[in-house]
Amino acid sequence: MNSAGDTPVHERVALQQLACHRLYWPGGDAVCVAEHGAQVLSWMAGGSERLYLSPRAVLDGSAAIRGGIPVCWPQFSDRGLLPRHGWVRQVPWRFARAELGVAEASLRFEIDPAACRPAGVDWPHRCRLALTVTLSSGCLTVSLAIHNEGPTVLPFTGALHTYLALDDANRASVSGWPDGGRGWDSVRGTPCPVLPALPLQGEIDRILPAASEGLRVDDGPKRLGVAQVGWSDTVVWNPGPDKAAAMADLPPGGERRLACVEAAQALAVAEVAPGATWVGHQRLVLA
Ligand SMILES: O=P(O)(O)OC[C@H]1O[C@@H](O)[C@H](O)[C@@H](O)[C@@H]1O
Repeated sequence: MNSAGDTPVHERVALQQLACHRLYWPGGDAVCVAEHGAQVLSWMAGGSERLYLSPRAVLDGSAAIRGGIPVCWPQFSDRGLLPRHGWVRQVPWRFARAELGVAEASLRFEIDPAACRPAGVDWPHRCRLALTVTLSSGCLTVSLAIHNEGPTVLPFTGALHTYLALDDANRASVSGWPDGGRGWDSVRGTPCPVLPALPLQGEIDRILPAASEGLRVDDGPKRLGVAQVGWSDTVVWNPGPDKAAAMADLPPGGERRLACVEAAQALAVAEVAPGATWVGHQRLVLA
């Protein structure tokens, strides 16, 4: 917890070859965000790290970073013709500003996705993205704003692809969905029932409806609340042991230390009208 009276600090730091921004209360909560992908890499709250960052993550700016909170946009996964999970997670964003309040502090990053799209990608849209990362005692909020500056409707899917750090995925679960409803099981490629609680053991890849009352992740005695606004879906992903073993940027057993609980726009394409701004956020709270 942050001591009353202390003011938050913003500093620029380097993590290997990545330019990063650290926001912290002396002796209290802290967040670290890379300019590459505007990706949150670390969130320290209540004395421990709450996000998983793979010890084998590529941290030289040449690839997507395995861990933290990648911003996947303008396409979720392989659900379209654009590069997998879009491209804004693979490029540097512009640091815009830090705001340091007494109880809350934030970092804002911006990008023009058309200007940094990969060669050969046909994407005829003009827009601005802003990612705001807000830290307060025991709480991290990541908010994506998409402003359509073009003359036509801007369609997108995407996700805040949050990697939560777990002590043991085999004993962890995520719960909070109302009973009933249908989701999509991407491992089997079939619809699946939405259960109130989902064990995080083994391979999981599900697109589930956003839970209006929020979700709770239980990891032994550790608990985290996960809420989202704006995004229509929640994706729960863990590669499981076989797929994890084939991933060069995960260490052996890494899949037991993580679970992705993503605020996503996956099944339905969202549309931003010309001149309009879409905003969606995910909030993580110590519970
Ligand atoms: O390896 P990537 O591109 O970061 O994707 C990781 C995973 O991201 C999840 O969001 C998808 O549901 C999975 O299907 C995918 O495997």
